[in-house]
Amino acid sequence: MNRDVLLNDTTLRDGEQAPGVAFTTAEKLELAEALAAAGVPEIEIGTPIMGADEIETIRAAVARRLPARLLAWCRMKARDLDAAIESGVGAVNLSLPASDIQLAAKLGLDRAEALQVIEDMVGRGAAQGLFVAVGCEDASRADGDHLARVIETAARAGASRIRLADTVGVLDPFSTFELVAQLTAKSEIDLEFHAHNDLGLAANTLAAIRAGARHASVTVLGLGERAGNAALEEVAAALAVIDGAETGIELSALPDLAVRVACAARRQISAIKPVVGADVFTHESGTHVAGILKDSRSYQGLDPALVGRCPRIVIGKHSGATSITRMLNENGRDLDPDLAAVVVARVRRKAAETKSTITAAQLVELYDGMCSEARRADLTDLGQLCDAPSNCTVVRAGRHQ
Ligand SMILES: CC(=O)SCCNC(=O)CCNC(=O)[C@H](O)C(C)(C)COP(=O)(O)OP(=O)(O)OC[C@H]1O[C@@H](n2cnc3c(N)ncnc32)[C@H](O)[C@@H]1OP(=O)(O)O
Ligand SMILES: O=C(O)CCC(=O)C(=O)O
Repeated sequence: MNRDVLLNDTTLRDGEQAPGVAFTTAEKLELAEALAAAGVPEIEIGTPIMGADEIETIRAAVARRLPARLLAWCRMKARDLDAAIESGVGAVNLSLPASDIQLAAKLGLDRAEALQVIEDMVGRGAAQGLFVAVGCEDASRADGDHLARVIETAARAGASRIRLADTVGVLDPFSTFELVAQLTAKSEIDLEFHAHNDLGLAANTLAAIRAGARHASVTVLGLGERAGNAALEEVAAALAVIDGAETGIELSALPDLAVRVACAARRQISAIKPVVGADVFTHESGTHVAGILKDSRSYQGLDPALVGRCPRIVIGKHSGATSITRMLNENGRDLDPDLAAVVVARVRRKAAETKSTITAAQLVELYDGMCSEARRADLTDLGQLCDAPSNCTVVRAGRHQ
């Protein structure tokens, strides 16, 4: 398949670095299979230097011969590379900080020494026949000229790709575009962008792609360090809907993938999580429902069917006559349009009192109750019911006062 953008899913590496998340081998294998089945072309499968268990898990994943490239994450250290080789992967991401802050704090290296490490370690990996990507940790806070030299050095030493990481999530869409556009113009090899969501801006990933990055790191549900990463489901859907870009991802597989990852990570999926959250295709507001019943596009920018979801209409505090009449009709009740306003008012009050939506059964009960109330009070129609609190008797506002 010809893909415009290649997504590298790192749920099993950066995703697992989220606090307290620990996938079992069985879960990692199941998730790797599900990711590959969903069309994810690359999976960052783990960090071999973590030890024998991780190496065994990676070996087991490699043995599955999934239709996806498996990469191992390594620091730029010979022993990390050796562990990756032991795990059997054919591709590694060799990572070294790019910013002066991290180079000094973590490694005590200056820029020239860092370039030497890159030359040595990339050369070593390439000589082993590995596909080598270079991870520039903290690229977003690095000096631009140094980054350009890193790319040049890595490419010369045999790297096939450079990952630009916004490790602490401080870029915005404009600075992302500028950084990636400048480096794309100078780079002979592909660039990948790796976002973090500390300021809620992991969607910078789209700016990076517009600026020329052909690869992007993502994780299911955005699971990852701190506030997480760019979410696979959001990036894949946005690329399809906004850019019409081909990623090879089967969008309808994303909700199931999200549930699997949430279960294995012991995390909840927020109801408002784009694409996969329980409520993101649910409509309550009267004007919205009246619009989408005529044309679903009026309030749906993302067609739920595209991602294997169904739209849902619920009744609540913001409902209008259209949706209430419709739900009553679906339940065998014929509401006179002239009486809708008073039913709407009662529904609104009940939803406000209960701070929740109102089920079809509750709506029918409420409506039937209003009808009986009207009959008991000998009203000719519901329109004569008062618009007072539900414990107020009809008599107070009715003609039998
Ligand atoms: C931004 C990111 O998410 S990058 C991904 C990082 N991933 C992780 O840290 C998760 C897995 N990590 C681990 O299991 C462990 O930290 C290990 C196995 C990598 C290392 O464990 P330890 O040997 O106990 O070292 P520790 O974690 O205390 O410190 C990290 C070491 O890595 C070194 N290091 C960090 N990044 C790099 C790098 N890119 N290249 C080379 N060395 C590095 C540090 O300088 C430090 O070295 P030191 O032990 O000589 O001081
Ligand atoms: O260097 C890399 O491969 C990126 C590591 C990472 O996860 C990050 O910097 O956020």
